[in-house]
Amino acid sequence: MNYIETNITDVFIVEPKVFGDDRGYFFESFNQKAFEKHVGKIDFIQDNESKSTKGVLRGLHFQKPPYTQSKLLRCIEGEILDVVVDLRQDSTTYKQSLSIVLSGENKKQIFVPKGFAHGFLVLSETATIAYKVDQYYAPDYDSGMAWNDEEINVDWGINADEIQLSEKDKGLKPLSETENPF
Ligand SMILES: Cc1cn([C@H]2C[C@H](O)[C@@H](COP(=O)(O)OP(=O)(O)O[C@H]3O[C@@H](C)C(=O)[C@@H](O)[C@H]3O)O2)c(=O)[nH]c1=O
Repeated sequence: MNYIETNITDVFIVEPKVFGDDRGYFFESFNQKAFEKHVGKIDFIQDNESKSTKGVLRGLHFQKPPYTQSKLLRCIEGEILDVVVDLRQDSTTYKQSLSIVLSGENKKQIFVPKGFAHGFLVLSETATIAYKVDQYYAPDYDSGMAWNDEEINVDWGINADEIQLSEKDKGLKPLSETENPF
């Protein structure tokens, strides 16, 4: 497993070692010892899976303290553009975003630390994603910011009229109008 640093501190791309043979393939999708060696101590306590159709954008989400979450996310089937935004106000990369294509083919994973807004856009007909989190879901502490915040200026590579949002996500505001607990 390769743990690749990114231009945003504490955000890692994980590339599993895939063993292919004539039956198919095998890979370790998570190994706590290797993870803690490269990234740091973690206690993932909930696993999530979601499936979405092309053009669905979920995000940009975060949970507020004391229920902030780190996430280790991968795309099992299909292809997504995954985006994280650094909300840590003391970070040198505050308000910077990072985008990466995750797919069932490339099997890459992204580690999203606490203090980030996170979202993704489905690029393929359908996409199934799976992620581990280190804090339980806390709906009262659920929050987020608008995917199309002009100040953050994420290039989603798609027109707004092709994007499908949840009612909740349609109501999200730009970061400047959002309480940032980080
Ligand atoms: C996230 C979550 C949702 N739910 C429920 C609440 C709701 O009825 C239904 C759908 O919830 P949402 O609309 O919030 O799901 P979704 O928009 O997929 O939310 C997720 O988006 C991605 C981008 C993230 O980063 C995640 O942390 C999470 O915020 O599932 C849980 O029971 N547990 C959970 O951990």
